[in-house]
Amino acid sequence: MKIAVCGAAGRMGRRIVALAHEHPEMQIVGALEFPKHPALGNDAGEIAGIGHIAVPITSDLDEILKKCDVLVDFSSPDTSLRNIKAATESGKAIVVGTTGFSESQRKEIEKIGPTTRCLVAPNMSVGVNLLFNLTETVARALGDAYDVEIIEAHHNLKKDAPSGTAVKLAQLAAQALDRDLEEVGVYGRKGIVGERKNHEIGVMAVRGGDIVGEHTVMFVTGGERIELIHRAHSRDALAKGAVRAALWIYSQPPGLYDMQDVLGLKAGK
Ligand SMILES: NC(=O)C1=CN([C@@H]2O[C@H](COP(=O)(O)OP(=O)(O)OC[C@H]3O[C@@H](n4cnc5c(N)ncnc54)[C@H](O)[C@@H]3O)[C@@H](O)[C@H]2O)C=CC1
Ligand SMILES: O=C(O)C1=N[C@H](C(=O)O)C[C@H](O)C1
Repeated sequence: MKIAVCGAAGRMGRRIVALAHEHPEMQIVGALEFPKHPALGNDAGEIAGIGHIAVPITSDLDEILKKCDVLVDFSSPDTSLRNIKAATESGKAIVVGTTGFSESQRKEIEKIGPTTRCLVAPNMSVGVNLLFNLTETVARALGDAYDVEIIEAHHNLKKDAPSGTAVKLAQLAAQALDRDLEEVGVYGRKGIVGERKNHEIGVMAVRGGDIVGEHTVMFVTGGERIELIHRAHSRDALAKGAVRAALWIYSQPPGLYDMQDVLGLKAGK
């Protein structure tokens, strides 16, 4: 299977290049960066720290799409949306890990995504995808008697907040509790905010140093609390998921998928 990586010089892109290169069923045929990126023209393997692989980094999306079976994209929301449109037009499959989409971008993805083989997931790790299910289950079991608070922590170079994973955790808790996240979501607190309202779902973002990615879902009541915690020890937990998703989506019919489909974790499956 021939893959290309968009954001190839980025933190995730470099690990995906390295893991895909090792994979016996994969061949890297393209590496994309934005025009004027300092790594343009350099070898993607050299940039990933795995030595020369004869794949120069380019900004020519059309050329890349001609060569690859699946485009794996960890870049920025605008770029990923553009790439989903281009993959659709060229009939290629696409795996998107980018987070931070606006509501209107998300709606556009929901419209265009199903017309090609498109997988979009805010977190590609097995552990977090299980955490998604656990959060739904625990929220449903505990109901309104427990306050739900979500805390995420990431490195100081992350651009979006809260993390895509935290947003999804909050959506799943809200759904399980029959609440509208638009109404009950509270993102950080400051000043005289008053007592916590019963139905609030709090989402807090911590940024610092080189934290790869940590998510805690707290269910708190008088006298006790449950905490569901996931900590990514390295980006490879996430990059491995992206490589797995690329292999999986190649043989699927057109549709908009997420990582739960790949892992067989969708409810009822
Ligand atoms: N779904 C998941 O499991 C994960 C998702 N992410 C998300 O993936 C995205 C990237 O994360 P990182 O790799 O940490 O960021 P990064 O900033 O290290 O890498 C992004 C790369 O995309 C490149 N890029 C930006 N615009 C581009 C364009 N028009 N064409 C080609 N390349 C372009 C940048 O130059 C950069 O090299 C973020 O949205 C992050 O939240 C990060 C880790 C895991
Ligand atoms: O930017 C990151 O690094 C990460 N982003 C994802 C998110 O926003 O949920 C996933 C992971 O936690 C790392």
